[in-house]
Amino acid sequence: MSVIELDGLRKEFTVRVKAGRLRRQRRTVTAVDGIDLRVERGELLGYIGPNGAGKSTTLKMLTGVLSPSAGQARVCGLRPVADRTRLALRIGVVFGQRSQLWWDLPLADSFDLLRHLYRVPAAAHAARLRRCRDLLDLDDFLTTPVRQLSLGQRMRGELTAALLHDPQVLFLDEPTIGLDVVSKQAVRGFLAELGRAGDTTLVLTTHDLADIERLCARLVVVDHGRVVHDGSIAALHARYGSRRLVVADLDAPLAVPPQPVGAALHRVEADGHRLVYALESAGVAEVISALAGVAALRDLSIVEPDIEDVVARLYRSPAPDPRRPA
Ligand SMILES: Nc1ncnc2c1ncn2[C@@H]1O[C@H](COP(=O)(O)OP(=O)(O)OP(=O)(O)O)[C@@H](O)[C@H]1O
Repeated sequence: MSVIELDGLRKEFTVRVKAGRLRRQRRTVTAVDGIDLRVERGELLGYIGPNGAGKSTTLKMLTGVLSPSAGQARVCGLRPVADRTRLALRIGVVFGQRSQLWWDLPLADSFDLLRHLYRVPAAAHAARLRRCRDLLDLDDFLTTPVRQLSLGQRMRGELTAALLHDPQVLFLDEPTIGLDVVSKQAVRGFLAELGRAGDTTLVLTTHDLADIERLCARLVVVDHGRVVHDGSIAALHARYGSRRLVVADLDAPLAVPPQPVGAALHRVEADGHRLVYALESAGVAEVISALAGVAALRDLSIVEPDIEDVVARLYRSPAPDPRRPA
C-alpha cells in the first residue's frame, strides 16, 4: 500500500462574482482537477506549480481540512476527513504562514503540551526533542515566548512541533518562505537528514526551487489543478531539452569557432572572446580538445542547467488538455 493514494481527486469552489452594478453570479472554480498520485514510504516529493495551481487545496484535502468534491484520497490508509483524528497521529503539518505553537508560551512549553496532546511516552519525547535540539540548534531560544521568536527560529520550532509524535508523513507548505540564507540552510539540512533516515515521507510545496533541488528526488508539477510533470528533475530537464553549457573565454576571437560533434555553439559574447557551447551528446572534454587545438583558452566554466528556467518554461506552456493524461 502506498502512503499516499489519490484517485481522480477534485475540488471545486463556488464563488460569487460581480455581474453588473448590483447583481452577483455564481461561478465554479476548479482548484484541483482530477489528480492521480501514489507516494511511497520514505519518498521526498516536491509538489510545485504556479500561483493558484491548486497546491494548497490539495494539501488541505490530504490533511483533512477540506473534503474533495470528487475522487478519493487515502493517507496512511485513512480517509483524511472521515478519519481526521486518527490521521492527526500519523501526519505532521508545517504551513509556513500558520503556527501550531502557543503564541504566549515559551517554545519548550508548547512542546510539552504537544507531548500530552499526542500522548507521547516521556522517554520517546525526550529522545526526539534532543535530536531536534541538536540538529536545529534550538537551545538558545527554548525558553523564549513564541511571539518573540524570529521567523527562522519559529520555523525551527514548527518543524520540531510537527515531528515530536513521529509522524509517517510530513506535509510542508512553503517551509522556507521569508527565511534568511542561514535559516534556510538549517531547515533544508534538517529535512535532508530526515529524508536520509528513510522512514518519513515528505511532501513539500514551495516556490523556492532550491528547496526542491536540495531535497526532492521526485518532482510533481501541477498547473490548473492537473499534474503536468511527475518525475525527477533530470527528467524535467531532458523533457525540455535544457543542456549543460561550457563557457570558454579566449585570449583572442576566432574567425571560425570550432563545431565539436555533439555540442552546439549556443552564443558568442564579448566580441568573440567568449564562446558558449551547449552539450548534447558530447562531454566537456570534447569541447575543450576542439578548442585547445585552435585557440588560447583563458578560462573555462561549466554551467549546469537551471531549474528555474525549465520550470518557468513549463509554467508558461499552454494549460493542459483535460481530455489527455499528463
Ligand atoms: N476557499 C476558496 N474559495 C474559492 N476559491 C478558492 C478557495 N481556495 C482556493 N481557491 C481557488 O482555487 C485555486 C487554487 O488555489 P490554491 O490556493 O490551492 O493554489 P496554490 O497552488 O496553493 O497557489 P499559491 O502558490 O498562490 O499558494 C485558485 O484559483 C484559488 O483562487
